[in-house]
Amino acid sequence: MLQVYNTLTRSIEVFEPVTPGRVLMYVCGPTVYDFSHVGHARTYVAFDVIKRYLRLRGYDVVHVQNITDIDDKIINRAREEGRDWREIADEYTRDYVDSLRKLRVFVDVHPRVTEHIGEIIDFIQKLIDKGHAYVAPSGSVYFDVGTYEDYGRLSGRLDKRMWSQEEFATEKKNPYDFALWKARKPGEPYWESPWGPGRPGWHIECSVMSSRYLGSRFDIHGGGSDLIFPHHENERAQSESLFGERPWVKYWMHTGMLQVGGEKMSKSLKNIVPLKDLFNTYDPLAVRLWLASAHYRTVLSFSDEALQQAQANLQRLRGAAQLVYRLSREAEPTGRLTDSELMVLEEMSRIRRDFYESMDQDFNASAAFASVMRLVSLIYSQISTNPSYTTVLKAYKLLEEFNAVLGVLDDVLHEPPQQLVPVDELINLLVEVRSILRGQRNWELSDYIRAKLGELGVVLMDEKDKTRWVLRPLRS
Ligand SMILES: Nc1ncnc2c1ncn2[C@@H]1O[C@H](COP(=O)(O)OP(=O)(O)OP(=O)(O)O)[C@@H](O)[C@H]1O
Ligand SMILES: [Zn+2]
Repeated sequence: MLQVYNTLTRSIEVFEPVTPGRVLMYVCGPTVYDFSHVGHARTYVAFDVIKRYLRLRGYDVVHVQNITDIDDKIINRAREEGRDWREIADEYTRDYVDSLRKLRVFVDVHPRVTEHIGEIIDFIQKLIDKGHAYVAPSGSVYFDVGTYEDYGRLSGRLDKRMWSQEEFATEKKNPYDFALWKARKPGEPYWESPWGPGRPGWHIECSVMSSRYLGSRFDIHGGGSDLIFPHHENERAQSESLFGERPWVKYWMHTGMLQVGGEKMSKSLKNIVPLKDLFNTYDPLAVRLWLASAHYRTVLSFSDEALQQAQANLQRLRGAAQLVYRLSREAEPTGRLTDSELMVLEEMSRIRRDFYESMDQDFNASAAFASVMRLVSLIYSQISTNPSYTTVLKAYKLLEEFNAVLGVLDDVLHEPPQQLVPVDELINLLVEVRSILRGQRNWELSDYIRAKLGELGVVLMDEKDKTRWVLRPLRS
């Protein structure tokens, strides 16, 4: 029985999605004004692990993770660098998507705020119509927190004095009301709206985009625990006020922060380790394994030791998987299993059961990983030293199951894909075309072919009347 910790109720609950067999999950993604960092990866990998485990358990999961591509911080960065805000957002969106791919986090929908402005305006208008929001003299629109009686429950801030918001405008009815729409300021990007030109506030986007892709009621809303207040509190107030359905979100799930030197790693605190730099030192799969083998709610400390340990674990795990893969292709069935084979099979069943029990207990990936490493030890100590068809196949099957969650063995456990075209012959053809070009004294194009092939690791050697080629290993 799968159980999850719900931030809203502060308790472990039995997991029962709104629609049996289907899990709809929304995770708050980045504001793209700087490079994606290890702190982000902590949250993205944690929810990827949760999603993968739910899929392993047979649920059909939809995972939406937004991109905030318009915000004060983006505008400020653009101003500082004298660049267009769109250019900043695009640059860091590419970095984010690239980092996710390297971490093997595959999100189903990546909605961007600027592509949902129409829906945001509609949502705000409906809140105004229902009396939950008001238009201020400047043309900004605010959510009237006093109209939502459950405000503060998610973050445990039941006292009004704990509700201060980042908007300090004097035109608000109450200091804790927050902006849904920000009236245009000179030099800032804007969109037309019924209340005049302006742009969306931060919180509204997630209510709007989650409902567009997941409907007005869904199962898991995730993000880092830094977002519980005010972001998620505000999202909840807006959505429940509009949809009138409670609960809007069935399970609120939050990751523990990744810290560096005892502080949250964050762009604002300027203590980030960008993933693109970290990947020069550590295999992205080692970074993934480090994060995927931690409980999602714990506070993690960034350190080289932790990553070196993950790198060592990765090597050991991949080594075991390679052994099992190779043995699985050679092992011959026998007519009788020995007692020790039966014991190894028993132990693997226990390991499998423990893995599922750990993950069922609020996705305890740390305990689950201990089971994975038990299997790895068993592979080195018993299965590979005394390979038998049945134990090897069972180990292979188990590694595949574990990898469905860990996601670091995809290439090791499977045949490399068949080449669709014969590469050698393609290279020969290019070399031949280049010889023809050289015969025509078209040095520019023939040098271009040589340079491009060189980038791919194909080195050409011109001899008197022919050109030979060799492969040079690509940069590791
Ligand atoms: N240090 C961290 N540990 C774990 N999760 C984090 C950390 N920093 C950000 N996140 C999470 O990553 C996602 C993207 O966050 P966001 O772009 O707001 O990052 P940020 O670095 O905190 O930015 P800022 O400093 O501008 O607030 C959110 O779900 C957020 O909760
Ligand atoms: Zn959000």
